Amino acid sequence: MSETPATPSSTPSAAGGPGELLVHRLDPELPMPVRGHADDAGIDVYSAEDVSLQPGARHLTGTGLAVRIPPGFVGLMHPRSGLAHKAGLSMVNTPGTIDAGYTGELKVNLINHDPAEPIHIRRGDRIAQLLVQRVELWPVREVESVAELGESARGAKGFGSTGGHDRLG
Ligand SMILES: O=c1ccn([C@H]2C[C@H](O)[C@@H](COP(=O)(O)OP(=O)(O)OP(=O)(O)O)O2)c(=O)[nH]1
Ligand SMILES: [Mg+2]
Repeated sequence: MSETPATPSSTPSAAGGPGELLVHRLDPELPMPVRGHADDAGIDVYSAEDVSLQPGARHLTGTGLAVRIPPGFVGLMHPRSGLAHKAGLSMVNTPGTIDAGYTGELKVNLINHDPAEPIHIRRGDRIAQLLVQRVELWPVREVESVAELGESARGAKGFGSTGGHDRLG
């Protein structure tokens, strides 16, 4: 693995492009992923495996999908709110970052946040949703002092500086 910092570049032999998501089913017995409604942000993806998650357990789950995110875009794998609400299912790293050019299998690191009940996922269940968004690939430039970052109304204040949660400690 190279430790050289990456700089944005056009990807050699880039396939697809803005306006079209190329999808390959590594597991052709699963359906093509689709949006629940035409205007939905996320494309629902299926589990390629049966998975049982005990409370607190996690599992890197295959989707049987490979995609081509074009340069200047990112795939973001989000949990589904219905499963989160009903069962406590989420993802360890949410949203998962799918880099432009990553053509391996999309995986979802599922976690059971329910404190008591196991969750049983079946192959073919829709477990997460993939969004595609534009990203800025700005070069990174170091400055020598915080002052060079410029003034702002917030400045260094954070972590609850605007209040609203005193009752919670
Ligand atoms: O939920 C996820 C997150 C990532 N990936 C794949 C696509 C992504 O492009 C690659 C690397 O992800 P990330 O950059 O988040 O992980 P890393 O730990 O930094 O790995 P790397 O050193 O390969 O960048 O793993 C998934 O399939 N699902
Ligand atoms: Mg990475």
